[in-house]
Amino acid sequence: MGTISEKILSRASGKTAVANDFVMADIDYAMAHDGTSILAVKAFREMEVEKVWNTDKIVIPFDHLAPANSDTTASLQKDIRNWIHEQKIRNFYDIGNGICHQVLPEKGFAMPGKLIVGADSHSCTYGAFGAFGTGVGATDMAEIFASGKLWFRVPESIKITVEGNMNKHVCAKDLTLKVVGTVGSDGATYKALEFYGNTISDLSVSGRMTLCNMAIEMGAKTGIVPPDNKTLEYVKKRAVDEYDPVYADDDAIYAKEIHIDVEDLEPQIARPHEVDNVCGVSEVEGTRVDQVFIGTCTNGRLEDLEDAAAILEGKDVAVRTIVIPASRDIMIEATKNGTVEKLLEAGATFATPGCGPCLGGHMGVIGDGETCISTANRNFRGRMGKGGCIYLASPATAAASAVTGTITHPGNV
Ligand SMILES: CC(C)[C@H](C(=O)O)[C@@H](O)C(=O)O
Ligand code: SF4
Repeated sequence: MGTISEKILSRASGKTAVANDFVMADIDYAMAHDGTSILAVKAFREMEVEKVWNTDKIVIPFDHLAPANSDTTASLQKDIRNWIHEQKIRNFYDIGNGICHQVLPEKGFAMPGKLIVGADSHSCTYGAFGAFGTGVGATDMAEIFASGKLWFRVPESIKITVEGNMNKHVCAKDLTLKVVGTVGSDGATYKALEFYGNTISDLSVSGRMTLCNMAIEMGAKTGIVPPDNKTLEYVKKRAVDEYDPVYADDDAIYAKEIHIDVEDLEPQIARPHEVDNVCGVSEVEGTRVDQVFIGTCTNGRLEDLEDAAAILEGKDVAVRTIVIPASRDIMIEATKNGTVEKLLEAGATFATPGCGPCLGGHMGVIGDGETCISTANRNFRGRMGKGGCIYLASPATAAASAVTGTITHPGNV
């Protein structure tokens, strides 16, 4: 008897582990990006360990301030590049490759049954592939760099079942916001979420990534979709390693079970300044926006850009609209299939694949008193620029709002 998390952490620690046990686990893959590797490498150096534990299992994408936004950032990045080179770390993805949480799955590191730890809170995204993906702080990451191990308290799990067929213009992001609004931003603290139900099975791999990406916005340690044929189809072409899918036992014990029906759901939106301040788009329709941002590890994938292009094709944006594909591979696909052209012709501005203005670093930070509708995962006060307001929505709602300059239901343009 076991949940997916109990079974993955049992395998990784070599003993039968149940919720609330403390285990020392072997990490399958460890990720740090340009933002957090600086502190992780500093802590690693202070430990006076000569070599990292494994040069193949550490993955470092540069995505947060990439390309560098200042000479200070450039110097810090130079130091990390040198360290990566000295340590002979094989999996380094420099600027332009894309956001860590997109790059790891694309390059085959996110596999069912694996324990993947990232020095970034949205590392829960890998749960879309049936992995236990979770975020840790930079000093914990230094410990992993040195030993390949980390201790965990095995989380209790919450089973979330989502059922119903979604209406036209309603997508994975709307479902995700509905889940976050229902569970609440502290409703799953240190719990692992397991997602079931026909709506989850119907979601594409990309949609499942959107959902698992926001597990941390409910305080969860991770969010996992049991692997199925869609997962295996995605993973088998890319996997860098052998893997063994893990499923919960029928008698697995859950701390809670939650049912959500999305049959008549309308497009959802999270109002400033809390992720769980969720309502239907119709409640805030007409609110003026200064900027539209389509991208991030939540919604910068090919189908997200295609959803936006389907709305914007043949129209002109009424406000500045920034589009940032989550990875280079996505940008290539979106260029080949005409999506980039449609968005450019509508007046969108493209930037280098990466995090962009998501956390207020560069390439689209908003001004005091400005409002942005964004496809990201966080709308905390000041996240995209001091004093700004952020609404979180789907790519279709963001694109429809770009057409009118006000928050708009995608069915109304
Ligand atoms: C910079 C990094 C530590 C941070 C995170 O961990 O989530 C960022 O990616 C974010 O989304 O706020
Ligand atoms: S896109 Fe945003 S949420 Fe995702 S890793 Fe980058 S800063 Fe964090």
